Amino acid sequence: METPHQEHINKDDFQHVYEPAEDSFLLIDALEKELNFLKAFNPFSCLEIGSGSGVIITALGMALPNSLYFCTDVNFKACLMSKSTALHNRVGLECVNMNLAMCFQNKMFDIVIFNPPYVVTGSEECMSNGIEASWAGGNKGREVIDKLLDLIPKILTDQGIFYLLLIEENIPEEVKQIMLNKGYKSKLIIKRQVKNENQLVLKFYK
Ligand SMILES: C[S@@+](CC[C@H](N)C(=O)[O-])C[C@H]1O[C@@H](n2cnc3c(N)ncnc32)[C@H](O)[C@@H]1O
Repeated sequence: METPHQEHINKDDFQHVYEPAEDSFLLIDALEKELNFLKAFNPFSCLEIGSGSGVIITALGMALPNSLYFCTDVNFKACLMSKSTALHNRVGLECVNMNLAMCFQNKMFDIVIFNPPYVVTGSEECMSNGIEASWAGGNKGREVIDKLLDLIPKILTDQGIFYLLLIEENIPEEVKQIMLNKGYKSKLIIKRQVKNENQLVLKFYK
């Protein structure tokens, strides 16, 4: 999958918005591995939660040009950057400054993607809507993740797929069990060690 151009972004803007890193590229690599499946699936609508710079949803939009693209972020500056990354790469994207996907209902999305704030921190740290929201995940690094897990059945179509990046500290087995209880199977798509972090991308589907 092609990496979106980002020359339009001023380096200083990454003081306020998450700069694409190994986790962002692992998710892009996971989608690349899934590309033949995704082309055959031909999703009508795709949503990235917490899009940051917009590099992931834009890469998907470049690879699958016939779908509709949406993203959300609690950080308003991230919304502006996501929109601009998509625009500069000729991808149509609607970005909403929103907590997770709280305002979406009615099983609207065939694909949902989340590279969450996954670092284990104190709970009080994950209340921000600034740059700290990029990493602060609270208890087990799961406080934001678990809220989204509860929303998935409300926003994902019945044939839809949810791709989620986790690290070992998030206890992926627990996440799989939570989703199994909601009726979703899971599959490991890709795993990589980055410094002292074991990152993985799981796919959830009915
Ligand atoms: C690890 S960064 C990932 C950014 C981008 N997707 C990437 O992979 O480069 C997590 C992103 O989630 C956003 N975020 C954190 N909590 C959120 C929430 N409750 N709702 C929406 N976005 C959130 C952050 O602002 C940040 O942009």
